[in-house]
Amino acid sequence: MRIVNNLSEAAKVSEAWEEFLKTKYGANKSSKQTAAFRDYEVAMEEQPTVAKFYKENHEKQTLQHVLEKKANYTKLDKTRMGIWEAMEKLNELVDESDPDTSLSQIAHLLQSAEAARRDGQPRWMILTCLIHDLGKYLFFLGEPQWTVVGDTFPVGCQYSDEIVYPNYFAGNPDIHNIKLTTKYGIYSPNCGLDNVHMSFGHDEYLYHVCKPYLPTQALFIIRYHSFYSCHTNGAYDWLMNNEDVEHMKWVKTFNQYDLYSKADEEPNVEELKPFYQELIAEYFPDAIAW
Ligand SMILES: O[C@H]1[C@H](O)[C@@H](O)[C@H](O)[C@@H](O)[C@H]1O
Ligand SMILES: [Fe+2]
Ligand SMILES: [Fe+2]
Repeated sequence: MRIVNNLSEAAKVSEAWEEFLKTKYGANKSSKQTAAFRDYEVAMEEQPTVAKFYKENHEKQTLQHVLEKKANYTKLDKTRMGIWEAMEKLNELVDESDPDTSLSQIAHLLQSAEAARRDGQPRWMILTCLIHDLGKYLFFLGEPQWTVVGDTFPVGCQYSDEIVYPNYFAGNPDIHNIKLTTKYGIYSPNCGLDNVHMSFGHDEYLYHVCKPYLPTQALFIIRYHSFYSCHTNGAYDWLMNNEDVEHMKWVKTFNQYDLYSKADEEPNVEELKPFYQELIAEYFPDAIAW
């Protein structure tokens, strides 16, 4: 992978990303519809559990925490199970960080996949939608929600105001370490997201679980789909290299299905099962390491 070091290159990467953000994604959604999702101000009033979740998340996701969790969960020595089995487990999980759905996670996965399928997306994208949140299995391995779900952000450098509820970072001990609070912190401009430690959760975990089986774009989507401050609000563009900028476009496409399908009808799991089991079998063996 090429790392962009010189500053004029860095500026170009930044411009390309800005340019891209300006292009209209989801033109088929009216602004009224899109504004109804991810409204964390309304959530503050009406769903206090969401803000409570982010307070704990922002206070506890230190660099040290991230390094420890990564060391443990990248070992993939916890269990062996199939993709559909993991989906069924998530039937019992409702995500506390999400103001837009109170359905179980298996319903959310099928809604996302069905939205991509209706849109005529390639099979790898439909599959990515189907499995993207399976890293929430961490919850069943005993991890609390604050290090499983929610938006992710880089640790080890200045927090962006584009992250939801940025004020809660005031309670994170990392802010007292000068090395971790400058704009670039422990990173260098355009070092590439692969060299960045993101707050630990379902994205990073599932990325490692799926690494042997999926194409690059699918893995990138899985790993950064919760990095909203970057893919939706344009923050942290200085961390990306040219490749990341290109790949982020896939995340934007994916995001339409992940986010807006939450308003769709609840899917019929049994009816959809044969189609998706066949799709899963195209990429995954019966059981994989978690
Ligand atoms: O609350 C949601 C949920 O936890 C999603 O799985 C995650 O990808 C989003 O970033 C977050 O906003
Ligand atoms: Fe997610
Ligand atoms: Fe999701």
